[in-house]
Amino acid sequence: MSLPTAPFYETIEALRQVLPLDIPADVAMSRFFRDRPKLGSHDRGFIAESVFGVLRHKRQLDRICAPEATPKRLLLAFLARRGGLNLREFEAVTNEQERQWLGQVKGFKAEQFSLGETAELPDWVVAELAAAGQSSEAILTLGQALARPAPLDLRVNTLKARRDEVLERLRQDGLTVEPTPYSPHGLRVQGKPALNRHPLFNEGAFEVQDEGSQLLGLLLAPRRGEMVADFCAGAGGKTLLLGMLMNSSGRLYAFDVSEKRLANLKPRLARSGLSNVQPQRIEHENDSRIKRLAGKLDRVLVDAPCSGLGTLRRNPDLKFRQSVQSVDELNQKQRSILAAAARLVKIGGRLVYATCSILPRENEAIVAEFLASHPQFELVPVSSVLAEQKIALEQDDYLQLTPQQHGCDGFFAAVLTRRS
Ligand SMILES: C[S@@+](CC[C@H](N)C(=O)[O-])C[C@H]1O[C@@H](n2cnc3c(N)ncnc32)[C@H](O)[C@@H]1O
Repeated sequence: MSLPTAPFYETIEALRQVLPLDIPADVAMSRFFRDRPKLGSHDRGFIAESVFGVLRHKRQLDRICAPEATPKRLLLAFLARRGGLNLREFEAVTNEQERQWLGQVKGFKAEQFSLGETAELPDWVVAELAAAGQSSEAILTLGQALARPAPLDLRVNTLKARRDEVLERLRQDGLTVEPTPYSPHGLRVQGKPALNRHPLFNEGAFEVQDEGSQLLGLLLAPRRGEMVADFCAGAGGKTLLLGMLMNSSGRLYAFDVSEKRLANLKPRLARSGLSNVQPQRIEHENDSRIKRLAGKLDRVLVDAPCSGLGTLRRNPDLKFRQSVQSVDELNQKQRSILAAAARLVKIGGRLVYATCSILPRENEAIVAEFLASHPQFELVPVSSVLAEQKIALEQDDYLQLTPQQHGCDGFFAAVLTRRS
């Protein structure tokens, strides 16, 4: 069977729009599909999977296609090596010369790749992980796990439904669903079903949220009636979980500098049924509007802006959109936001610093520096917090989640307590 021509050429056009990498790939793809409302779901699936597949394997594909990594050659090489197609299937979309080249592409040996290419990670990331003591084998395993597509994780809103009820209902709808291994509120769905039109979603019985992200919220462990802040709330993935853990009582401030992200929180809040959340846009982390809360909050979560390299399964383009310099800038923000958020915590209160990064300098290094300059705070081993929460997950001082070990995105978190 020959490769269907129309979706093949549409994919090349999609790659032309995505590959400049000047905007996030998912934004570029939404625009691409919006401009082509007549595309059928099968073709849309082929195009999206091929574009994201090229991004996931772009380091190796660039090397194979050098010196001419055009969208067409990248796509051909991806389909030949990853799509399991034989040369005859390319007849309708290639000439004789291209098919000869594809023969060489298929024969390209894995030993010819560098560590960064085999791991599908930028060389600067490999260098940072190696400098932090990770072996080549560990870097390879991590990179390859981050290059695989992610499943769809949901968080059940226990204010509206029980996890087993939602599980049963989704199974009745023909979906393959399992409870997540660590989060007591999570479900893992295979494939990519469009659940945002599901009646249970509209009723607020579940939200889409990676299990790792759920665990970060569980580390903050807010209680009913407390005063809590989600300092970098964004569109509220963790806010909604925290509000649920508080049983919609007390007060939960959702701060963020981005009006747009906070606006995306609004419909989610409406579905969730929570009434304890107060979203507030702030100008920056030292905004005078938050100063009045100094020393008053029981718990503060800092889900810091970061490189996002732990989420490469979902956002493979991020590895080409981040750099040593962008992480330098993020490091400055992370230090400053953590210091500002810490001022809100009362004596005896809890502060959680979290990222979805795999880089030690966005994680342990920020926490170590903070502790050195804030002797009033001390580290609470994550192992003890998990034990209190009855979550059977082995960790040491920090929460360090990786796709290869835990099946979720890469996350980091540290729990701190203010003792004086
Ligand atoms: C990792 S994202 C948060 C994701 C969100 N917590 C969730 O679970 O969906 C980091 C957020 O920090 C916000 N941010 C950046 N600079 C900030 C600042 N100075 N103060 C507060 N939030 C900030 C960004 O707008 C972004 O929404």
